Amino acid sequence: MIKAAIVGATGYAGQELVRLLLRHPDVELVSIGSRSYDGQPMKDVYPLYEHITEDICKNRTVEELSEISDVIFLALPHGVASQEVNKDILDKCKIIDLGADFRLKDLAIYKDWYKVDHGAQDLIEEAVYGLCELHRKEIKKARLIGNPGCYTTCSILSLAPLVKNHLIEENSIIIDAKSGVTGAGRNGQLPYMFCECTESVKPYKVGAHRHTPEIEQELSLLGNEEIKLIFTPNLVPMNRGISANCYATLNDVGKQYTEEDLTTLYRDFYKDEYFIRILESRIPDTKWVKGSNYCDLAVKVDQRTNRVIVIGAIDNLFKGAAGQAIQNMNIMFDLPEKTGIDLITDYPV
Ligand SMILES: NC(=O)C1=CN([C@@H]2O[C@H](COP(=O)(O)OP(=O)(O)OC[C@H]3O[C@@H](n4cnc5c(N)ncnc54)[C@H](OP(=O)(O)O)[C@@H]3O)[C@@H](O)[C@H]2O)C=CC1
Ligand SMILES: CC(=O)N[C@@H](CCC(=O)OP(=O)(O)O)C(=O)O
Repeated sequence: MIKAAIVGATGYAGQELVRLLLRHPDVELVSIGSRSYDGQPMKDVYPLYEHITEDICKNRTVEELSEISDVIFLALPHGVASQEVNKDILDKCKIIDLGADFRLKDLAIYKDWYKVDHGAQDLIEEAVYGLCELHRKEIKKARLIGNPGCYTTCSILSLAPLVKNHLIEENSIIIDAKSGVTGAGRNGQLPYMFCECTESVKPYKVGAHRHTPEIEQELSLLGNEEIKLIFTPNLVPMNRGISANCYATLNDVGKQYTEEDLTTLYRDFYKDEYFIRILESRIPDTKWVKGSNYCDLAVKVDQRTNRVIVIGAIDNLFKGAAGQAIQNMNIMFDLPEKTGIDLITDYPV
């Protein structure tokens, strides 16, 4: 059994990890980490664990956990993980960080967008960007994973086949994405309270969201050219889900592809990917990926404007956080990739 620990286990992403890891057939959950609920049973924090686990939340350091764990999941606010992880710890166990500290390869970009100092600069090169469908080979050998952001997972998977095949004008990408409110975490801030965010769709951090450089980094790597894009996030009054509408101008090569050709190209690109579903007769809808690790994608061509529109949908807490983190763990420990995360959505919910 793989001994797994979670730090930040009572936040939304951490709780999703607890829920999934308790049912993972190859995992023993050795620590449910929390500072604010230290000493309290997890079932008192989240009553869904009544009769499921008697485990008590404990405030343990990453250093302490590295002595008893094969893998530690960090579900902490950005800036915290890099203060906790070091080379000695990585000699003892693997780390999967759900936050942003180990995603960006350029320290200046990290500082610029996150406004904090990075506490483990010597680990940035070693860290692997854990987007499983694109970095599986490196993930297999990795000791430290920067698990991708929720908006970024959906956006990169939506655009990767076009960028890799050089079918669009590289600086024409516009992503308009929507997130459920759990994307903001369980921190009780005013804008995320029911009366503040219900009955409204709210664009925020327009032209300034920190997932922009993460998407640019990965698409630039994939296309082997520098890509700059526009990313606009929107808060929508639902619990879970990311929907990304991605627009780009087809270049001279791309223009020769019909919608059918592009759908076939997407099918080929993701042909071995269990968790990617390319849709033909409908448009992805967050409802059908909720509570699952699936990413649904559809490609449309607007011939009048010569633009391609790719629509993606994922569950922010599942494929966008905990599910993908476990997918990474499965790859790192040579387990079948879907172990413990092969769920389909509840319906109706
Ligand atoms: N929510 C989402 O959809 C997604 C989240 N992520 C990332 O995952 C991480 C966790 O997000 P999420 O679960 O939403 O956030 P939450 O705010 O819900 O949870 C974060 C948890 O971290 C702990 N924590 C807070 N501050 C500190 C600190 N200074 N030191 C140690 N522990 C701290 C808290 O628990 P306690 O105080 O009890 O220890 C808290 O419950 C973030 O980096 C987020 O960006 C990534 C993708 C999607
Ligand atoms: C709705 C909402 O507020 N979403 C969060 C997404 C944060 C998140 O998940 O952060 P990382 O993916 O970078 O870890 C935001 O826009 O800041």
